[in-house]
Amino acid sequence: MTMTPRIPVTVEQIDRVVSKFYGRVRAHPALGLIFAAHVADWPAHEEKIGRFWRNALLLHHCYDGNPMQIHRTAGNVRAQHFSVWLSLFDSVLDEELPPPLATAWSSLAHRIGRGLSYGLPSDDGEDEVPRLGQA
Ligand code: HEM
Repeated sequence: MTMTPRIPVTVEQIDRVVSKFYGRVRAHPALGLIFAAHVADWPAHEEKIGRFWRNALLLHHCYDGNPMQIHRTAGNVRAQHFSVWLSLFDSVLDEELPPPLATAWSSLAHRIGRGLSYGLPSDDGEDEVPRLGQA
């Protein structure tokens, strides 16, 4: 049974966005270093992220990882990295896709990013989760 896509991009468009985006990530002074500490096999990483987005956008059941857990245990992923990540991602979407698709995919990415960044540590040493009961 073929599911109606959530956002009607093609698999080729997803692959192009993923490949261009991680090219920018590798070249970025801050994000590049963070990823370099974890990712040695970039084709394998991009293949996995391609499946993550096919799952999210086209509802293909081809990814069952746990990005929340992966980011938490990475040790160097912080809440404030998400705005940088998302602005790089938005520029690639704008370059690669017609505006309605870029806008729709961008808002989904921002929604997912809000969820994933919640509870990650930030550079001031505080967790995003408020510590109740402390002065
Ligand atoms: C909306 C934003 C983001 C999405 C959708 C996303 C998604 C993902 C996914 C699906 C994975 C693969 C998890 C797995 O192995 O199954 C991953 C891995 C990773 N992400 Fe993100 N991510 C986002 C933001 C970020 C940010 C802001 C950083 C830090 C700069 C980051 C750093 C990493 C790293 C280093 C890995 C590789 C971990 C490893 O393989 O050991 N991600 N991400």
